[in-house]
Amino acid sequence: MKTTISQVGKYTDQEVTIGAWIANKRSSGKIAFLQLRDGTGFIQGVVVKAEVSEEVFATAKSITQESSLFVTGVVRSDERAPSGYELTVTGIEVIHEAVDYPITPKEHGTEFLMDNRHLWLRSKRQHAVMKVRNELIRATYEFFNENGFVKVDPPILTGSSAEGTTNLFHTKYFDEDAYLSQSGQLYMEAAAMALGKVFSFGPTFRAEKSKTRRHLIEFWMIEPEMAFVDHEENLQVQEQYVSFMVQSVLKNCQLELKVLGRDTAKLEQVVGPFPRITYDDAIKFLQENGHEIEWGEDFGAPHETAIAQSFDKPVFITHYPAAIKAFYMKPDPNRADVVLCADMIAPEGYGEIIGGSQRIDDMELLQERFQEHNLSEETYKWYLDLRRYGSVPHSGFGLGLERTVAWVCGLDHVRETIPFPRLLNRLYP
Ligand SMILES: NC(=O)C[C@H]([NH3+])C(=O)NS(=O)(=O)OC[C@H]1O[C@@H](n2cnc3c(N)ncnc32)[C@H](O)[C@@H]1O
Ligand SMILES: [Mg+2]
Repeated sequence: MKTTISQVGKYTDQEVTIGAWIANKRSSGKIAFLQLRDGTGFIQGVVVKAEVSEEVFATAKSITQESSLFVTGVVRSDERAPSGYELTVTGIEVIHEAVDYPITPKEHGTEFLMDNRHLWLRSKRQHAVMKVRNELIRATYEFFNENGFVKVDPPILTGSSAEGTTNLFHTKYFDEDAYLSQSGQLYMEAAAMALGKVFSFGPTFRAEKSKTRRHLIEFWMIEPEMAFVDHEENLQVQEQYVSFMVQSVLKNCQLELKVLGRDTAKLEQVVGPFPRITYDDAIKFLQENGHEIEWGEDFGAPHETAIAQSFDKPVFITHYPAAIKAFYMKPDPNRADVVLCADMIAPEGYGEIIGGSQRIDDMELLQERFQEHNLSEETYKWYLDLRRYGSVPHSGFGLGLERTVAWVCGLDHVRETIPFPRLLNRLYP
């Protein structure tokens, strides 16, 4: 019976054949232990010299790390095994011998691992991270489909910028100048006027010369947009979504969280509602706790970490000064110098995972903003049309997938959260 490691539980005490690679192995004169992986999971294959042919035992002793093989054996229940099963090997057919596989089972430096990211992905730890990433994506689609949102795909090649013109990736579109998308938001606003509640999920690009553990050059963002939804309702959708994702990972990725050594008690706290603190109160809190910061300044990572330390779940920081936020954000009707926005700050020092706001829905005010931000009305004529023809209050947000993966997995750096990270000075592999 041919099967996969994730399915062996269906064949307890039966002989199966699995296509696999050797992740690691150890042996003595009488027994060999093969750590097998096949992409769906990991299982130990036990080769007992007295129970197999000389050829099979000789192969088990000599086979090298990351060689590929078909392994046949009897599935045994074993509560000591992480997967709950072990394989008593009866046959081995080598497919391809891997000679001098570079990532040997010892500590390796970060740059070495990054240069070998195409192989490092095979490790148990990276496998666990990619499975959690997958679950966050799966839960995203479940949450938004269950809540009446329509998936809409904004363009990657675009002629406009949503998040300022200082970190655009320029490219040519035949004879025209174009940019790689920083955010699909503006297009999602157009989609929301057509479909009510929409969400996107795709790559976005920021030519930021930031070499930090939170910044990627190419990262994936989920960008919901909702017509007839105001600032507070926007926050409620965000906390429901993030809570749903985290609880889905707790439900479906216990094995992976164990591999990562993640303290799941901290994730169990992540249920709505989330606390809210205004920018004003956050500034007061920071000043009272020794931080040199003045009203009007943006928060850096240390500030976000200090604020989040007062909470055991994500916290919204709301109502930032208009002057340090994007042109499209709607001013607070009661205070023109702050806007109806919020950043969601993850606990445990993981920082901002969501940026969102209610959008300006007034034509004249948006035109004023274009003037203030030196944005060409011609380029954004289509965006202004959304305020010209049946404008409505609307809100949305962008969740950074990789920063969310880092937080949920408890990882120090976003480089482990994406299959092939694009960082400052890293375009290989
Ligand atoms: N539809 C919207 O309202 C989204 C809005 N236009 C937007 O792009 N907001 S954001 O710039 O805060 O980015 C949103 C999130 O995108 C993530 N982000 C933002 N920049 C990065 C970089 N460089 N690397 C990794 N992740 C990043 C981070 O979690 C931010 O909170
Ligand atoms: Mg932001």
